Amino acid sequence: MATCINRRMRAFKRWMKHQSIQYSDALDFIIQQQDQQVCVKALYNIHEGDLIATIPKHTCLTVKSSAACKLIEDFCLEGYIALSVALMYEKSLGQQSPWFGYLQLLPDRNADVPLLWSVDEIDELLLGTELHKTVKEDKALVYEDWKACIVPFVESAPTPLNPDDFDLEQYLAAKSLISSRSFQIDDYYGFGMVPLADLFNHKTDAEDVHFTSVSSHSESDTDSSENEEKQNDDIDGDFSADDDTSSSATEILEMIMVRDVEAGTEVFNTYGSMGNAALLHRYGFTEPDNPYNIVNIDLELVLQWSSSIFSSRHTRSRLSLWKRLHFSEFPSQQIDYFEISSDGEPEVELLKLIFIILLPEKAYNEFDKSKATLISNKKGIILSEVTETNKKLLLTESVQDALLSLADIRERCYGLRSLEDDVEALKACPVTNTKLYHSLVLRTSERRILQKLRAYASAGVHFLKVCNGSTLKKKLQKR
Ligand SMILES: C[S@@+](CC[C@H](N)C(=O)[O-])C[C@H]1O[C@@H](n2cnc3c(N)ncnc32)[C@H](O)[C@@H]1O
Repeated sequence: MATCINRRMRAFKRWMKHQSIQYSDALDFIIQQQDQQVCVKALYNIHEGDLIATIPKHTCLTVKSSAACKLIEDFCLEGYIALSVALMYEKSLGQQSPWFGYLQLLPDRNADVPLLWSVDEIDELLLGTELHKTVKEDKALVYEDWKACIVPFVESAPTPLNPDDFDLEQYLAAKSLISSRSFQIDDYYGFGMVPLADLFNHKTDAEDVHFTSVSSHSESDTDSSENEEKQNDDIDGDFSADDDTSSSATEILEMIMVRDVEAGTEVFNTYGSMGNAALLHRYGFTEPDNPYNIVNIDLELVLQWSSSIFSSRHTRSRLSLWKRLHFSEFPSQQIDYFEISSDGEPEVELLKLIFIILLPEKAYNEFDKSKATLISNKKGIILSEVTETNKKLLLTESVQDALLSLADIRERCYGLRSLEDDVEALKACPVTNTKLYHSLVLRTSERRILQKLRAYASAGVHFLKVCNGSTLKKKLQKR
């Protein structure tokens, strides 16, 4: 098996040479024995600013560059569906495809992407996580897209296509590869598969290399500030768009080091600033201690909690008051869930909703009668002036209790296993058991955020005591 992938890697290198894809001889493409995954390592020291690879844009597998371009455009396919068809088409050509040397190195599919998991695996491994509902919806949508777009495309193609090359399995496989290996290239090519660039693994906020899109005819015109802007555009792993949107054989993608890397260490790219749910969803892996993790509390859960204490009439009227206030500030922003950040901070809108639900009847009625956009209670809080920075003002004792209850309700979504059970299971799980391992990392990272939410709520009460006591007293004494 190892010999086979080594042979495929050699064929890929020959293909790159033939395509004028150039790379530094400091790069070593390592095939990991345990999972046959490729990673890129430095053979010797590489320095910040070094140009380590150039990739002509036409060598990227995109809708525009594929032989199926006209068919796809005539059939008005767009986005992911269009690129999936281009990929399935090129695969179906076998050795006749100009990308054969590239495609033969790729795995058939990325089986770690949850879209490819069975429904039982999704229900068991993702229960309660941010991905559970999303992935189930994805699965249904993919089937609908395939039936509504791919099947008629194959049936109506002027030159006969083999339906087996475009069946549901092939479509799912193509989708998993595109989701985990495609990049935005530019306005002309759109997004597509970028050979060589897609061999680099991801590291959050600690990448070693950046991609830049350049046109050789505009290179000398580009001043340093533009270059800086391009680099910034590239931080999220996308190739920056060129000014020139026409296709040109001289257009290339460059990979430039943004930090020194010592010989023997891996060279990382970044796919963007994403939490573990987004990483697992799109790429099929997670990272320990990812600072972009979040957990959401659905509006539905907040209403459930409210209805367990108050009448449904009370819940409905408070919800509509919160909505009125919210839409007066953000007319087009629909909220279906509230984000809890990685350090356990709830977004201000959640605190406002809880605060309004808990508002004593008198304060609520006064507000409603006046139809004003401001609201005050005996502490003199003006709701429309509460923002992310001063949101702790809303942490009354009852709001704190509500947050603790909501953390418990959200926690129950994970089923019977406790966080401690998950932590133990994770310790015992080998990384090579990828689905279980990454789902456990996701579960534990989300549940730790709920723990922090509880700590935040309790610290909020301390904050209020300080405000109402010593700090406030000091302020009054100063007057
Ligand atoms: C663009 S490819 C990177 C090259 C890939 N390792 C290969 O064998 O071709 C993206 C895939 O690599 C893997 N990957 C990338 N970064 C990773 C990381 N930090 N941890 C685990 N797997 C990673 C995931 O399977 C992901 O879907």
